[in-house]
Amino acid sequence: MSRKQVDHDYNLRSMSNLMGERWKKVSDGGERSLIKAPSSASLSSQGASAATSTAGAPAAPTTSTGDLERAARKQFQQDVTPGFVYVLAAFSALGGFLFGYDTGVISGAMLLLKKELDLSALWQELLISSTVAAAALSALLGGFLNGLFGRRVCILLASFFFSVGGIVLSTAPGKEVLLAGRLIVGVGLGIASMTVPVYIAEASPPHLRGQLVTVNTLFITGGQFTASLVDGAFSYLQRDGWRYMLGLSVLPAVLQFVGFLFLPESPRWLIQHGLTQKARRVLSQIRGNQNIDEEYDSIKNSIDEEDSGGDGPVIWRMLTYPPTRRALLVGCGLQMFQQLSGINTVMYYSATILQMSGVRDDRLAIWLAGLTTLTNFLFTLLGVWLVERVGRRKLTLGSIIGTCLSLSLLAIGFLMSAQHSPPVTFHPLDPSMANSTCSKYQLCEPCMLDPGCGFCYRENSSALLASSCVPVNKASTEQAAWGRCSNSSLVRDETYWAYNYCPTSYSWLVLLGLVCYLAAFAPGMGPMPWTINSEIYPLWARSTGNACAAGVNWTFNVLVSLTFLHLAQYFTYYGAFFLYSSMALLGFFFIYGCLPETKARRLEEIEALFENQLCSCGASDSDEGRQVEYIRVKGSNYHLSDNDASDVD
Ligand SMILES: O[C@H]1[C@H](O)[C@@H](O)[C@H](O)[C@@H](O)[C@H]1O
Repeated sequence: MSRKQVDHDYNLRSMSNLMGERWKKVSDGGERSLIKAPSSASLSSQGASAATSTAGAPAAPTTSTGDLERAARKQFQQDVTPGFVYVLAAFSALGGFLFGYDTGVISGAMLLLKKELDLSALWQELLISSTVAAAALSALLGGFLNGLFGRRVCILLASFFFSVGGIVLSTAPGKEVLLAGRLIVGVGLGIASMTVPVYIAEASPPHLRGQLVTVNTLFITGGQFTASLVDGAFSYLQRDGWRYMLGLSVLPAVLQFVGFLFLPESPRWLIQHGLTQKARRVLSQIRGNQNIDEEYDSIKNSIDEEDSGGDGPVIWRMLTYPPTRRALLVGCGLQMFQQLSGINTVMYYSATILQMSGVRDDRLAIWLAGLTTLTNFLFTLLGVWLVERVGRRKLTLGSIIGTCLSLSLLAIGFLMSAQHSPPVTFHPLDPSMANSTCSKYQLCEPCMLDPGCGFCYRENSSALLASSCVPVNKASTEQAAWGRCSNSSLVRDETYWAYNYCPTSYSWLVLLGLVCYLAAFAPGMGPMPWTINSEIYPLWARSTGNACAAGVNWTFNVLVSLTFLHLAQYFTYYGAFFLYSSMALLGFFFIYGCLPETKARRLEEIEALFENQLCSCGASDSDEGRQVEYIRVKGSNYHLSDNDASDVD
């Protein structure tokens, strides 16, 4: 045993004598922990009962001397986190980065692609949504692959798909190959999105788990931000700029692939598959000088219990066993409400929203759209900071209330703009004499909502002159089919073409709504569905549970983003945003009633939180201040024998 370990034992031993604490040994499970409540205040009232319900065994009563307790906790936390866990989390989260990059980069690439390859609207839609649809299917398949081959192989597989997809995209001779590349990337996305959070959660120590899994979403939003910068930079390269945009994803993909050749498999998966020696080696690698026996035993015990749990496909067993059925409902519900809150509509249409606020230059709008992704990224960082401080439940609840209110603000902004919509004052004659519906509109609002029309106007010191509603050019929505706002027109000075938006003086309200929305959504509703899903299922159901939840996320992602324009057409923009806001309100009630707090619990304990009837979690709020810490008694490692009880006094 090393000198450091001996000192560490000695310190804890003398502290325990001083504090009058008792070591606890659970004889059958071999658990060697000191279970105690975190603060002296909570100790007197809650400590004993908290420890009882969390560990499933009665805890020793503890008296506390604050300083010693703090010192013990500090030492415990320093010891508990070897740098290797961070390296492992960072390499895994590259999967999140690619998720964000590949979904984000396409909007900028599309601006160039549609001109260079002369893409029809159908092909544009195909190239955008094929990836998300492929991700939805492969996320579901990923559950099966995860159980069979392990998390590490699945992450390797995902980075392989990302690399091949990136190469195919950047070298594509035409739109058909582009579609194939987007499908390949989608397969990688689905597998990565369900595997990475599980892998990080299984490798992290409980007190850091929330933070490290949330880092994955930070990488997603970081990927989206990087994509918008790359889009901005390469938009100056009119020929082949899209090849660089789409191809650059190969770099992080290859980095992740090479990194994962050297990173270990999740110890939980190894134990589940009987590879116990290997699992012990990995556990000792990721726990540094901690005693891994306790963790090993508790994983092993929960697997043994689960093995006697029945036959049939995992999804069937999940649905017929009430705690996992409830966990699955909560996990999928969270992912559904994340997407129904309209995040991807806001991300996708931020350029339009910016145009409404008066930004007319396309390139400037692309750069400013980067500000949206930056805001999303920065506020996700706030989430990483908050998750272990306020807990998952409070963070998600606070976030969804803010999301609901700011969606209403956005909707009010759109409503005000619609109510003060500029009138059509000029009716030019269609040179082809075709009977277009555009000439019937008297206001900009209905004209803008008709996908076949756009608003052409002149602006003179903030007053609108000679405004007309004319058909859009079928080949490019950036100009009118004919007249002053068409490409062939010579008079474009101070004459503007607004497609999909109306000039308005209420744009500040919309912008304010947008910023508030991202500030509220990004710390909680963005990352928490992923984080919570990675921890609420028992090991036997974890891959399948995460696969279903990720599948639900991608399915609602494609549903919401594909229906937005139709929704706006039938219900107007403000109608669409009021609808998202009411979805967020529904989500609030769902989360309030059904989501228990999982902070600081060990993965093996979380199943017990779903034993009560679904949607009775609001009642367990009183548990939230409680925190149970496990202090390892000795810094021994896997090379000690399994039944080495000598390290417990
Ligand atoms: O958690 C992420 C994140 O919030 C992203 O910004 C969003 O684009 C994804 O759809 C979502 O799953």
